[in-house]
Amino acid sequence: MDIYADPAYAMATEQFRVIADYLNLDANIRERMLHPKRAIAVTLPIHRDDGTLQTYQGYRVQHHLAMGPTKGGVRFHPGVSLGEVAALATWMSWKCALTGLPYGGAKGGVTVNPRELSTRELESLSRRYMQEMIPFVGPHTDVIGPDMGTNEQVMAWFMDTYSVYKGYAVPEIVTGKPVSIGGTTGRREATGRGVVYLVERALNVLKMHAEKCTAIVQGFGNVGAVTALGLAYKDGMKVTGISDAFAAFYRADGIDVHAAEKYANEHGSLAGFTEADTIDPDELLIQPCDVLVPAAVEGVITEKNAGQLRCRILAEAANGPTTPAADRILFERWNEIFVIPDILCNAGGVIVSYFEWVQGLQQFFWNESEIMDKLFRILEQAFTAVTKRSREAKIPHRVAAMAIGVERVLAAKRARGLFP
Ligand SMILES: NC(=O)C1=CN([C@@H]2O[C@H](COP(=O)(O)OP(=O)(O)OC[C@H]3O[C@@H](n4cnc5c(N)ncnc54)[C@H](O)[C@@H]3O)[C@@H](O)[C@H]2O)C=CC1
Ligand SMILES: O=C(O)CCC(=O)C(=O)O
Repeated sequence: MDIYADPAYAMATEQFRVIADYLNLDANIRERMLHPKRAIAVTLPIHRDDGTLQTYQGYRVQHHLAMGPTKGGVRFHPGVSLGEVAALATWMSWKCALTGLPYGGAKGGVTVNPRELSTRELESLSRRYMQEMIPFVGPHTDVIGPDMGTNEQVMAWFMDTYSVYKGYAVPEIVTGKPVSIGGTTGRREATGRGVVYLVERALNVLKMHAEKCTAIVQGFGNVGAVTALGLAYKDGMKVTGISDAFAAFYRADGIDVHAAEKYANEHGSLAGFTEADTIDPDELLIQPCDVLVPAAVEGVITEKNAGQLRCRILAEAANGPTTPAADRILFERWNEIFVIPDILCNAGGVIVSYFEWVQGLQQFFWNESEIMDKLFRILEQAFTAVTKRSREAKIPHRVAAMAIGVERVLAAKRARGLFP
């Protein structure tokens, strides 16, 4: 489908083809399962601080509506395109189904570098995005959440804009919002904590000990920083590499991750951090380590570097970090590299978003230990299901994870009479 032409959508399509072949799906079913139900493209005009009018392009893609509302984050990034958003929405569908959440996948995005906007401009853009989406979203149709480049403040502006339109507070329209307006404890940290939990499970399977391990984390935002902190201070791992969009660092005897976090918070990025050596970002990914965590953008593990990775565990915290060509190389290296596929690895975020939505709908809130307990229970079930299927069917973890997700969506569509 040309409207989605984009490298990320090509990845989502190829990954689905592999699963559809494995599940022996009929050609008509393949078409209907893969292509998104709905795609919304909007133009977002805002007044810049200098008085000029600037327009941005915004998107929301709702992948399928068979199991309940759609769910997924909104990304603010200069690389956002309709095709990328469609790929991210598709991955959300398999992720929600794998973890048993009653959602189809969705994703939104605005093609913008949020760092180039003042706070007032960012607020105008966020509010305008939500205004344009009002006819298409709702607590029972499509529930918005955070993704790269958006945060609790943006979610609060979304919630306020929707609520002002309705005439009453509607916290359950978005997740990842501040606790003061109906957000849940633990959502900000949920994705990273989930990654740490799953790395611990993989170490356990491999009979490795965290305190003897090293880790490299690409991306130092919400997901990357929380993951690096957890691996270092909860598990006692030596974090030897970190990076963001501006700089990459390596230090064989371990980086002080707290100092890096403090530096990034004060300076807006890791650029200029002096407590480790700078390294070429591409080189960072192929340094020896026990755990490699891509936690930034799509397509960073490629045909070029997949054969050179020197990690024992690849924990895909980002969405779509591994291209299908790289996947084929990793399949051959399956006994060298334990892959925790993205739809499992980063599912902690949407799981706690689901808890936030449920709490909002019932106006009854849980404490942090209840949230974390429930989160780890769901992750445990998903991890066990994926590794069991992989072991029994002798298929890679990604194929097992996606197959479980695709089968559940298919079963829902069949039960509703959408397929023979
Ligand atoms: N925020 C969430 O709850 C969830 C996020 N994810 C995924 O995790 C990834 C990261 O998202 P967040 O941490 O929320 O975003 P964020 O906006 O908080 O941080 C992104 C980080 O990645 C860095 N980055 C961007 N391009 C990079 C590059 N080419 N090389 C190295 N670093 C780069 C940025 O400088 C920043 O440090 C994305 O793939 C996102 O879709 C997945 C599930 C949930
Ligand atoms: O919490 C949410 O709804 C967003 C999660 C998300 O965008 C993701 O898992 O990629």
